[in-house]
Amino acid sequence: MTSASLRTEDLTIRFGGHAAVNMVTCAFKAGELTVIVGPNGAGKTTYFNLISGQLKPSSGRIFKGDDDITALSASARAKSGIGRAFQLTNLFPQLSVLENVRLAVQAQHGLGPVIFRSARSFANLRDEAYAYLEATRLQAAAALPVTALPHGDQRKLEIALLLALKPDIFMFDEPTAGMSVDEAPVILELIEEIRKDTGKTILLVEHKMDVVRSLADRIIVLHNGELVADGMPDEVIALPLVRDIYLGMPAEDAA
Ligand SMILES: Nc1ncnc2c1ncn2[C@@H]1O[C@H](COP(=O)(O)OP(=O)(O)OP(=O)(O)O)[C@@H](O)[C@H]1O
Repeated sequence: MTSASLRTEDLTIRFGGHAAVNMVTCAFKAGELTVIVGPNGAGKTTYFNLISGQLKPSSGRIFKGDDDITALSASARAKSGIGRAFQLTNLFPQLSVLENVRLAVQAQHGLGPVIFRSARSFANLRDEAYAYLEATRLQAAAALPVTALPHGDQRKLEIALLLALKPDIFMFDEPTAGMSVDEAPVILELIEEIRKDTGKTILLVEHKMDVVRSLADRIIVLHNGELVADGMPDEVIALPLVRDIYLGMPAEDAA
């Protein structure tokens, strides 16, 4: 069997008596973009929190490649290459957008916040950081303090910081939520770019069916914490169960 880049085995978490994620066994391959869908409260975000290490499972295991990472902290998982959009609470609010990304690049290169650093290496770090701002179309905001960013730009910054981590597994939780119709395509194109790299694995939680259709190589469906469908987009979208689940969605999103 080819080794999956990420795998969960009987993954379960209970809050009180309620299993928010229930015995989810699923493997994700490099080069594949999997969209995770399901109605509100299905367990999608909780599944992400278990994979990225924000939550510890009640039972079950998580593997990255052949390594059991179930016991690793969230930061150890990030270092191992599991990248989830940074929480903006980790930022330095008084510093500019560019400086924040530069610090993330510096950390990724294994350089601490050292005061004395050659001008040349500093310029290299800044250039790399600026490239991530270009990729997310945030150049115009480079000099602004992060606290001054409107919501859409904050979401882009989360993704610029994720790029700085250079993960091999990318996790996006509704990356275009709250973005304007002008802003969302930039992020979707960027995800397309990442997907072209066959070494990368992408997991995407998404509600918008047009986005799901255009990006997914594969769709998995969570419902009441359980994995209820897994397959090619057309097959999964056609399943009566999935149509039932999505009946409550806005008309333009329904399959
Ligand atoms: N920390 C927690 N304590 C108690 N219950 C929780 C906790 N986190 C999640 N839950 C519950 O677990 C279930 C799954 O929630 P989750 O947020 O993962 O769903 P979701 O599929 O991401 O939904 P949405 O699409 O609305 O974001 C819900 O019933 C939720 O109330």
